[in-house]
Amino acid sequence: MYVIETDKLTKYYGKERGIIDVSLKVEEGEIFGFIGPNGAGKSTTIRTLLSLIHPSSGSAKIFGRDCFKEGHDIRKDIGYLPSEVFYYNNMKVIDLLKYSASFYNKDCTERIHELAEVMDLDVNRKIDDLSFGNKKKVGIVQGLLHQPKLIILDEPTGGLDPLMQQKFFDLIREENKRGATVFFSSHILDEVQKMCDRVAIIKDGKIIKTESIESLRNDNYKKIKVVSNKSLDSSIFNMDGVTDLKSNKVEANFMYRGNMNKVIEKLSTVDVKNLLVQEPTLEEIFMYYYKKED
Ligand SMILES: Nc1ncnc2c1ncn2[C@@H]1O[C@H](COP(=O)(O)OP(=O)(O)OP(=O)(O)O)[C@@H](O)[C@H]1O
Repeated sequence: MYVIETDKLTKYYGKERGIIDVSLKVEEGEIFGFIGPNGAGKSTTIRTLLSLIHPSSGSAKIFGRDCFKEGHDIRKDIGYLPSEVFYYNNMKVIDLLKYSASFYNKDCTERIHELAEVMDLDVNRKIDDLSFGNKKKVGIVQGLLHQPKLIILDEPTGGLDPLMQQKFFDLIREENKRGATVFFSSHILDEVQKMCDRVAIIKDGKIIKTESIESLRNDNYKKIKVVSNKSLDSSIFNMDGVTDLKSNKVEANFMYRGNMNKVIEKLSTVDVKNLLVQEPTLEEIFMYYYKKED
C-alpha cells in the first residue's frame, strides 16, 4: 500500500489549468520531493490531497483511503504546513496550539513544549507580536504536535533564517526516522537534494519526471568540452544523445546522454588538446527537464 497514491488527478479552476493527470505514488517512510516553478501546480496538488478543494477528475488516496470520501478522518494522521500561515492574532501561541491539539484524541502537551524548545519559540507571546518567521514556527509546531504519520510540507522554509531552516530539517529527518512519510513541495533545489529520496518534477500542471535523486544525478547527461590542437569540425558531434552543441574553431561544448564509447569514437578523429567531462549540477538537470518539455 502506498501512503499517497493519485491517479490522473486533474483540477481546473473554471477554464484555468490547475493540474492535469497527476499520478504519484509515495511509499511509506519516504521523503518525497515535489518540485516545480511558481504556478506549476504544487499547492493545487496538495490542497486536493487534503480535500480542501475538489478535483475535476481522477482519484487520490492517502493510507489507501479515498481522500475525498474520508478526508476528515485521514487528516487526523496528517501534519500539514502550508506555504502561508494565517492566525487569529489576538490569541496567545500556547492557546492556539492547545486548540489545534484538541482535534486529536491524544495529549500533545509534552510534544508542543518539546517542539517549541527545538524551534526556539516563546509560546507565551501573543501571535500579534510575532515576526513572520516566528509565525512560521507556530505553523511548524502546529503541523507536528500530534506526531503525524504523513507530513505534507508546502514550501516550508520561507521566512526562516538559515539556522532555523537547519533545525527544521533536522526535526523533519527525526520525524522521518520515527516512521513518518514526508511529502515535501519546494522550488528550492538545494533543500530538495539534501532532504529527499525521490522527487517528482511538475511543470505546467503535469508531472514530467519521477526519479530518485541518485539516478537523476547518475543516469543523466554529461557536460562535455573538447579542445582541439587544430581547427575542429564540430559537426562530427551531431549525433544521437547530443544537445546544446556550441562550438568555435577549436572548441566544442555540448551535453551528452548515452554510451560514452560513441563519443570516444568521434574523438579518435580529433587531435585532442584537452577534454573535460563534467557531471551537471542538480540545477542544470532540472533546467534540462524544464526546457526539454517546452
Ligand atoms: N483559486 C484559483 N483560481 C484560479 N486559478 C488558480 C487558483 N489557484 C491556483 N490557480 C492556478 O493554478 C495553477 C497552479 O497553481 P499552484 O498555486 O498550484 O502552483 P504552485 O506550483 O503551488 O505555485 P507557487 O509556488 O507559486 O505557489 C496556476 O496557473 C494558478 O494560476
